[in-house]
Amino acid sequence: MKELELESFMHGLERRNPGQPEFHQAVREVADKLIPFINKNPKYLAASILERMTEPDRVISFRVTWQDDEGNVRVNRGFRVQFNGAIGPYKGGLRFDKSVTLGTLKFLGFEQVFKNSLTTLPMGGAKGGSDFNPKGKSDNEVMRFCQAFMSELFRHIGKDTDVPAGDIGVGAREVSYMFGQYRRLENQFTGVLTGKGLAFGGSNVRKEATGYGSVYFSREMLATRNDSLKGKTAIVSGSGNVAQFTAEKLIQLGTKVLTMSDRSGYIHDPEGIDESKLNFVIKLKTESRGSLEEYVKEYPNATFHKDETPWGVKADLAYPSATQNELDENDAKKLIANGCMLVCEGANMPSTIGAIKEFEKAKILFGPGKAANAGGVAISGLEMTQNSMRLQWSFEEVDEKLQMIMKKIHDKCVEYGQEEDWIDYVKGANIGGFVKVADAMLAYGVV
Ligand SMILES: NC(=O)C1=CN([C@@H]2O[C@H](COP(=O)(O)OP(=O)(O)OC[C@H]3O[C@@H](n4cnc5c(N)ncnc54)[C@H](O)[C@@H]3O)[C@@H](O)[C@H]2O)C=CC1
Ligand SMILES: O=C(O)CCC(=O)C(=O)O
Repeated sequence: MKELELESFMHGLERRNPGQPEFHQAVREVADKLIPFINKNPKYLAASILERMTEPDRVISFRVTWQDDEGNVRVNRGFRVQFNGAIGPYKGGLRFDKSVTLGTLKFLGFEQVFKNSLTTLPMGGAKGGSDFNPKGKSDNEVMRFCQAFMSELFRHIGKDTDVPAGDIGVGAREVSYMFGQYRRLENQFTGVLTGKGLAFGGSNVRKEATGYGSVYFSREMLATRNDSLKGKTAIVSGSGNVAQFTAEKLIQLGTKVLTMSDRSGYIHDPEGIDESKLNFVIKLKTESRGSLEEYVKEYPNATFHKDETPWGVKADLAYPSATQNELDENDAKKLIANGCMLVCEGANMPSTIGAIKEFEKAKILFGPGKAANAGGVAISGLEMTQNSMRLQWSFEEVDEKLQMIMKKIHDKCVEYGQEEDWIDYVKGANIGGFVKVADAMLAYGVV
């Protein structure tokens, strides 16, 4: 049987998916670690599992027509990429951002398949969204867009088929508008979206889960070197949902958070962002939706660095939690030169392949997003469970389950990623996520 070879596999994938560089990057990162494993396990090779897993089950593309406050008719493009449903209903967020293309959502859907498998819960992988830009839109415009988006999406989703949630540009407000529209169209109150409000089927801890989970994962990584979070300094990027609750948990566990960022630049607060300063950021981002520059007007000992990223700040730990490819090879070199011992990805694919190679060379602790940020979708899975049972667990109960799940994900990464003198978490997460999905596909035969 002919073995797989990375470059020729990638050549075929790039030829079949032109103009989708983020998708190529996500597949390359996985294939690099998986191909040697597949070549040693001919059952996967013979069934062309990697070729099948890199082709989405289904891609849905649709027009979204809505009216702005001036009465102009506006048109956006909506997508849902149902990537792989072998181990459960499709599950994954929706992104509303002007940068969204089919290639972005294919990279995110592909990552989601491995991530959801790692959670140990029965969820397939999907992602969706639109090139709609929520920036500067009124509440009413966002509502009309969400209703128009759901007016097509509703026919492709369902509690046992596909369960979307939030991502960049889609938070509690947008999920609520979409859930309201789904309920109106289908006349059904079911767990068809997660991240819902607590009053209408949401789960405790879903809002916090990605950020908290990322910190819990980093705690497990540090424990492998008999170390802990207490007394450390940290760089956090982003100031949205994931960054906010990464910072909150770090503060609670005794880490000094030095930075946060947004598209306009980053803030550096050498005294540390404490709970009350963080509450200022949360209000700024979720209510007035303003720029982080406002922070330095309120706290003048901090500095604002326009159009810059925070990776040059000296710190023990780094939590990239904004967006893909926000941390490149040069940034990685700066972090390492400054003595950074751990990088934990709250965002999806925030580190370029060049940056990951630097982390691997330096053998620092590096937690890839598909493992480290899986806490969000894990609690979404538990929201689905609670919806099916028609009950709601307490904050403490869900938080305890989240900690357990993050520990299990860490264990899985160690199982497949343990090398002689370090843990290759990228390899561990890729193989650990792959095996369950691949075995299910083998069991189904040729489908
Ligand atoms: N919300 C969730 O539960 C999960 C989110 N993620 C990932 O975490 C990351 C952040 O997502 P959320 O916090 O949910 O979104 P959000 O919309 O709440 O926040 C996004 C943050 O990233 C910043 N940002 C976005 N694009 C940027 C760019 N091009 N350059 C610089 N900064 C940029 C924004 O200013 C904002 O601070 C994304 O990569 C997302 O895919 C991963 C797992 C779950
Ligand atoms: O909660 C979910 O279903 C999706 C979370 C998500 O989009 C992600 O893990 O990237």
